[in-house]
Amino acid sequence: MHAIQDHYPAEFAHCYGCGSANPHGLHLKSFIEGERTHARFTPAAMYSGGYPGNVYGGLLASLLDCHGTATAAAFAYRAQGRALGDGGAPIRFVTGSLKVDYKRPTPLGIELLIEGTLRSLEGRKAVIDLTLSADGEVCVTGEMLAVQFVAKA
Ligand SMILES: CCCCCCCCCC(=O)SCCNC(=O)CCNC(=O)[C@H](O)C(C)(C)COP(=O)(O)OP(=O)(O)OC[C@H]1O[C@@H](n2cnc3c(N)ncnc32)[C@H](O)[C@@H]1OP(=O)(O)O
Repeated sequence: MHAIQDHYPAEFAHCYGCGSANPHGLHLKSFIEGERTHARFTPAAMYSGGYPGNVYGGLLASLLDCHGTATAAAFAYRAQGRALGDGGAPIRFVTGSLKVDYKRPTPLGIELLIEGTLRSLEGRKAVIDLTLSADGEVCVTGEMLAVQFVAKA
Protein backbone atom coordinates (compact mmCIF):
# COMPACT_ATOMS: atom_id res chain seq x y z
CA MET A 1 0.00 0.00 0.00
CA HIS A 2 1.33 3.47 -0.93
CA ALA A 3 1.70 6.10 1.77
CA ILE A 4 0.19 9.56 1.34
CA GLN A 5 3.73 10.96 1.10
CA ASP A 6 4.58 8.52 -1.71
CA HIS A 7 2.29 10.61 -3.90
CA TYR A 8 4.00 13.93 -3.17
CA PRO A 9 5.62 15.30 -6.31
CA ALA A 10 9.42 15.29 -6.33
CA GLU A 11 9.69 19.02 -5.62
CA PHE A 12 7.82 18.49 -2.33
CA ALA A 13 9.79 15.40 -1.27
CA HIS A 14 12.61 17.15 0.64
CA CYS A 15 10.88 17.51 4.01
CA TYR A 16 13.03 16.47 6.97
CA GLY A 17 10.09 14.68 8.57
CA CYS A 18 8.54 12.86 5.65
CA GLY A 19 10.40 13.53 2.41
CA SER A 20 11.62 10.49 0.54
CA ALA A 21 14.35 12.64 -1.07
CA ASN A 22 15.91 13.69 2.25
CA PRO A 23 18.58 11.11 3.14
CA HIS A 24 18.87 12.44 6.73
CA GLY A 25 15.12 12.68 7.38
CA LEU A 26 12.65 10.66 9.39
CA HIS A 27 10.78 9.31 6.34
CA LEU A 28 7.42 9.25 8.11
CA LYS A 29 4.78 7.37 6.13
CA SER A 30 1.10 8.16 6.65
CA PHE A 31 -1.91 6.21 5.45
CA ILE A 32 -5.61 6.99 5.20
CA GLU A 33 -8.17 4.36 6.16
CA GLY A 34 -11.81 5.33 6.51
CA GLU A 35 -12.17 8.49 8.55
CA ARG A 36 -8.73 8.24 10.14
CA THR A 37 -5.09 8.47 9.12
CA HIS A 38 -2.25 6.66 10.82
CA ALA A 39 1.53 6.44 10.83
CA ARG A 40 3.97 4.42 12.88
CA PHE A 41 7.44 5.43 14.01
CA THR A 42 9.96 3.91 16.40
CA PRO A 43 12.38 6.59 17.63
CA ALA A 44 16.03 5.57 17.86
CA ALA A 45 17.90 6.05 21.15
CA MET A 46 19.40 9.34 19.93
CA TYR A 47 15.94 10.95 20.19
CA SER A 48 16.13 10.87 23.97
CA GLY A 49 14.54 13.63 25.96
CA GLY A 50 16.09 15.18 29.04
CA TYR A 51 15.96 12.04 31.10
CA PRO A 52 16.63 8.49 29.98
CA GLY A 53 13.90 6.38 28.46
CA ASN A 54 11.70 9.14 27.15
CA VAL A 55 11.34 10.75 23.74
CA TYR A 56 12.42 14.33 22.97
CA GLY A 57 9.35 16.55 22.64
CA GLY A 58 10.56 18.30 19.51
CA LEU A 59 10.61 15.01 17.66
CA LEU A 60 7.06 14.31 18.78
CA ALA A 61 5.94 17.69 17.44
CA SER A 62 7.71 16.90 14.15
CA LEU A 63 5.81 13.65 13.82
CA LEU A 64 2.49 15.43 14.39
CA ASP A 65 3.53 18.17 11.96
CA CYS A 66 4.17 15.86 9.02
CA HIS A 67 1.31 13.55 9.77
CA GLY A 68 -1.06 16.51 10.07
CA THR A 69 -0.22 18.02 6.69
CA ALA A 70 -0.46 14.58 5.07
CA THR A 71 -3.86 14.08 6.70
CA ALA A 72 -5.05 17.43 5.38
CA ALA A 73 -3.91 16.58 1.87
CA ALA A 74 -5.54 13.15 1.90
CA PHE A 75 -8.91 14.50 3.06
CA ALA A 76 -8.75 17.38 0.57
CA TYR A 77 -8.25 14.91 -2.29
CA ARG A 78 -11.20 12.93 -1.01
CA ALA A 79 -13.39 16.04 -0.70
CA GLN A 80 -12.67 16.85 -4.33
CA GLY A 81 -13.48 13.31 -5.43
CA ARG A 82 -9.89 12.77 -6.48
CA ALA A 83 -7.44 9.93 -5.89
CA LEU A 84 -4.03 10.61 -4.37
CA GLY A 85 -1.42 10.83 -7.12
CA ASP A 86 -4.00 11.02 -9.88
CA GLY A 87 -1.65 13.07 -12.05
CA GLY A 88 -3.64 16.28 -11.65
CA ALA A 89 -2.44 19.44 -9.93
CA PRO A 90 -0.98 18.35 -6.58
CA ILE A 91 -2.81 19.36 -3.40
CA ARG A 92 -0.29 20.19 -0.66
CA PHE A 93 -0.75 21.72 2.75
CA VAL A 94 1.66 23.54 5.06
CA THR A 95 1.34 24.02 8.78
CA GLY A 96 -0.19 27.38 9.70
CA SER A 97 -0.34 26.55 13.39
CA LEU A 98 0.23 23.50 15.56
CA LYS A 99 -0.78 23.23 19.21
CA VAL A 100 0.84 20.32 21.02
CA ASP A 101 -0.21 18.98 24.44
CA TYR A 102 2.19 16.57 26.12
CA LYS A 103 -0.06 14.46 28.33
CA ARG A 104 2.51 12.04 29.70
CA PRO A 105 6.13 11.08 28.98
CA THR A 106 6.50 9.12 25.74
CA PRO A 107 8.61 5.97 26.17
CA LEU A 108 11.64 5.41 23.93
CA GLY A 109 12.27 2.11 22.22
CA ILE A 110 8.74 1.14 21.25
CA GLU A 111 6.66 1.84 18.17
CA LEU A 112 4.54 4.99 18.34
CA LEU A 113 1.17 5.31 16.63
CA ILE A 114 0.24 8.72 15.23
CA GLU A 115 -3.37 9.21 14.19
CA GLY A 116 -5.27 12.04 12.57
CA THR A 117 -8.88 12.97 11.93
CA LEU A 118 -10.39 15.83 9.96
CA ARG A 119 -12.36 18.26 12.09
CA SER A 120 -13.14 20.74 9.31
CA LEU A 121 -12.18 21.65 5.76
CA GLU A 122 -13.20 25.08 4.52
CA GLY A 123 -11.60 26.76 1.54
CA ARG A 124 -7.82 26.42 1.94
CA LYS A 125 -8.02 25.67 5.67
CA ALA A 126 -8.15 22.23 7.28
CA VAL A 127 -8.29 21.65 11.03
CA ILE A 128 -6.79 18.30 12.00
CA ASP A 129 -6.97 16.56 15.38
CA LEU A 130 -3.92 14.44 16.16
CA THR A 131 -2.91 11.89 18.75
CA LEU A 132 0.33 10.05 19.42
CA SER A 133 0.11 6.83 21.42
CA ALA A 134 2.54 4.34 22.89
CA ASP A 135 1.35 0.91 23.92
CA GLY A 136 -2.28 2.01 23.65
CA GLU A 137 -1.84 5.09 25.85
CA VAL A 138 -2.21 8.57 24.40
CA CYS A 139 0.96 10.51 25.26
CA VAL A 140 0.53 13.58 23.04
CA THR A 141 -2.38 15.32 21.39
CA GLY A 142 -2.26 18.02 18.74
CA GLU A 143 -4.46 20.45 16.91
CA MET A 144 -3.28 21.71 13.53
CA LEU A 145 -4.46 24.38 11.19
CA ALA A 146 -3.15 23.32 7.81
CA VAL A 147 -3.32 25.77 4.92
CA GLN A 148 -3.35 24.63 1.33
CA PHE A 149 -0.18 25.76 -0.39
CA VAL A 150 -0.70 27.89 -3.48
CA ALA A 151 2.31 28.71 -5.61
CA LYS A 152 2.71 32.45 -5.98
CA ALA A 153 3.47 33.75 -9.47
C1 LIG B 1 7.25 25.58 -0.55
C2 LIG B 1 6.53 24.71 0.44
C3 LIG B 1 5.80 23.56 -0.20
C4 LIG B 1 5.06 22.65 0.74
C5 LIG B 1 5.97 21.74 1.49
C6 LIG B 1 5.24 20.80 2.47
C7 LIG B 1 5.51 21.12 3.90
C8 LIG B 1 5.21 19.98 4.84
C9 LIG B 1 4.86 20.38 6.25
C10 LIG B 1 5.72 21.46 6.81
O1 LIG B 1 6.82 21.26 7.24
S1 LIG B 1 5.08 22.99 6.90
C11 LIG B 1 6.45 23.97 7.59
C12 LIG B 1 6.03 24.96 8.58
N1 LIG B 1 5.06 25.85 7.99
C13 LIG B 1 5.42 26.87 7.18
O2 LIG B 1 6.57 27.09 6.88
C14 LIG B 1 4.31 27.74 6.69
C15 LIG B 1 4.76 29.21 6.69
N2 LIG B 1 3.58 30.07 6.49
C16 LIG B 1 3.15 30.34 5.22
O3 LIG B 1 3.71 29.94 4.21
C17 LIG B 1 1.92 31.15 5.11
O4 LIG B 1 1.72 31.94 6.29
C18 LIG B 1 0.65 30.29 4.87
C19 LIG B 1 0.82 29.50 3.55
C20 LIG B 1 0.35 29.31 6.03
C21 LIG B 1 -0.56 31.21 4.72
O5 LIG B 1 -0.20 32.31 3.88
P1 LIG B 1 -1.05 32.74 2.61
O6 LIG B 1 -0.60 34.12 2.24
O7 LIG B 1 -1.00 31.67 1.58
O8 LIG B 1 -2.55 32.78 3.12
P2 LIG B 1 -3.26 33.73 4.17
O9 LIG B 1 -2.29 34.45 5.04
O10 LIG B 1 -4.26 34.52 3.40
O11 LIG B 1 -4.00 32.65 5.11
C22 LIG B 1 -5.00 31.81 4.57
C23 LIG B 1 -6.01 31.60 5.68
O12 LIG B 1 -5.36 30.87 6.73
C24 LIG B 1 -5.38 31.63 7.94
N3 LIG B 1 -4.11 31.44 8.65
C25 LIG B 1 -2.87 31.39 8.10
N4 LIG B 1 -1.95 31.19 9.03
C26 LIG B 1 -2.62 31.09 10.21
C27 LIG B 1 -2.23 30.88 11.56
N5 LIG B 1 -0.95 30.71 11.89
N6 LIG B 1 -3.20 30.83 12.50
C28 LIG B 1 -4.50 30.98 12.18
N7 LIG B 1 -4.93 31.19 10.90
C29 LIG B 1 -4.00 31.25 9.95
C30 LIG B 1 -5.56 33.07 7.49
O13 LIG B 1 -6.15 33.85 8.52
C31 LIG B 1 -6.50 32.90 6.30
O14 LIG B 1 -7.82 32.67 6.77
P3 LIG B 1 -9.10 33.24 5.97
O15 LIG B 1 -9.04 32.58 4.62
O16 LIG B 1 -10.28 32.81 6.79
O17 LIG B 1 -8.89 34.72 5.91
